[in-house]
Amino acid sequence: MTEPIATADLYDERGEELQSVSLQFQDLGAKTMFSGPIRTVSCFRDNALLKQILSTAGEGAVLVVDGGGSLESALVGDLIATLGVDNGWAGLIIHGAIRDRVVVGTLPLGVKALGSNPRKSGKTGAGEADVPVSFGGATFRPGAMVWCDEDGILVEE
Ligand SMILES: O=C([O-])CC(=O)C(=O)O
Repeated sequence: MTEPIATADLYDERGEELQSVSLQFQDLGAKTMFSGPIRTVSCFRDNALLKQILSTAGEGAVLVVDGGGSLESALVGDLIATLGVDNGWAGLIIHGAIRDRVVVGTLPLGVKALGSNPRKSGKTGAGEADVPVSFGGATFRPGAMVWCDEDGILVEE
């Protein structure tokens, strides 16, 4: 585990050595300051793969889900987010939408997402895991560190 540090303080220490995400995510979990090594999923309106990954031990990692920015359906709801809590994930960064935001807001998990939509996503398992994904001007590589708080998201190159 790394020491909790505010992203603004971390930026002051390390500056442009870190990538800073310009997209304005919402903080939808009860934990707003979270960090850890990156795991990734790339999927489009289908959440079976990310559900499968959150069912395995997270060991403090942050799952970065590139849903292509789609707000047409939710990639995570309270049940999937609870899997993340129960299996030791530090948090989720969803380039897409969630649902059940009232319950998700009570869970001890970092959850950054673009917004919410009550519509479910598909369950075919389409997508890729542990590949580099890019959005908001940053590239998230599996194994690199990410730091999140209310100010934003900093990512190791
Ligand atoms: O099953 C889904 O697609 C998402 C959901 O509602 C949950 O995680 O509770």
